[in-house]
Amino acid sequence: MSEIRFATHPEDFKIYTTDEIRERFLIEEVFKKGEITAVYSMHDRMVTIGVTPDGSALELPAFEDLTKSEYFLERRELGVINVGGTGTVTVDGEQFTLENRECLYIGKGKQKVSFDNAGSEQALFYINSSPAHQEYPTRKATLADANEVNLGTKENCNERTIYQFIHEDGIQSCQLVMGFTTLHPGSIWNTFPPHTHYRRMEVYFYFDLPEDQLVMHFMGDPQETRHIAMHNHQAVISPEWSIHSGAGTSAYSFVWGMAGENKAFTDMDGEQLIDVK
Ligand SMILES: O=C[C@H](O)[C@@H](O)CC(=O)C(=O)O
Ligand SMILES: [Zn+2]
Repeated sequence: MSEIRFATHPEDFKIYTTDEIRERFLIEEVFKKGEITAVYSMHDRMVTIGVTPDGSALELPAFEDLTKSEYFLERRELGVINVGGTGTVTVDGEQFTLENRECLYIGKGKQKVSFDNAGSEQALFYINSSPAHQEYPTRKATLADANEVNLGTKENCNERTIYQFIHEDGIQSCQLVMGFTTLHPGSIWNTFPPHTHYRRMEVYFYFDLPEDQLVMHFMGDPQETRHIAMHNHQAVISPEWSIHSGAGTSAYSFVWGMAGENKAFTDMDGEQLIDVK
């Protein structure tokens, strides 16, 4: 199953209803048992994919109707993070085992990519993919390989650890920057104070959020914010002009993936809380 989402102008966004905001930006069902789902966003042509193998390996299709390519990575690169049980990813015959919260980067030019479970627990492969014009080596990263950044304070309820996998000083890529963030117990605010980065769009994917809890995800121009109520295993597209931030009813984690004209993680326009509307 694949779907296309067109790009949105911030002025148009001002009059969107709750339903319109959800239709344009929310990816409600990333994981479908036995299936591969894909959403192609026209914001920097980022594709968000969920792979949920069930009994047999699933091979990544070209999504020919969207990519007009013979195989998915003909002009693309991807990052995959496993948010489920142990799984395997096979890239042109080479097999990689991904434990929970491990990452694999697969460069442009790899033709056959398949995913499977490797234990009794369901593997859940979350993927972001962006256009690529150069081949970079396929590389795996464990949690120990990630660059750890600790942000926030207990007093502000935003104590969290950022794990950077694919970034300027880590796994090399053309455009893709990817990792995940975990909120510490008792902390619920992510990416607050919020920021925008006109050079890159971003997708957030919430996981390890208890099924009956929710994250109020905030988006929009910093002076024109809206919210989307989000549940576990849902993703949200953040245009370059939008903040991307959330407050949960419990601690949670989220994968962030960015694409655009630079990979400078610190190239952000931060917003003062006093100015947010
Ligand atoms: O541009 C960077 C991204 O929005 C995230 O990496 C920020 C984040 O995970 C956080 O502050 O918790
Ligand atoms: Zn950001």
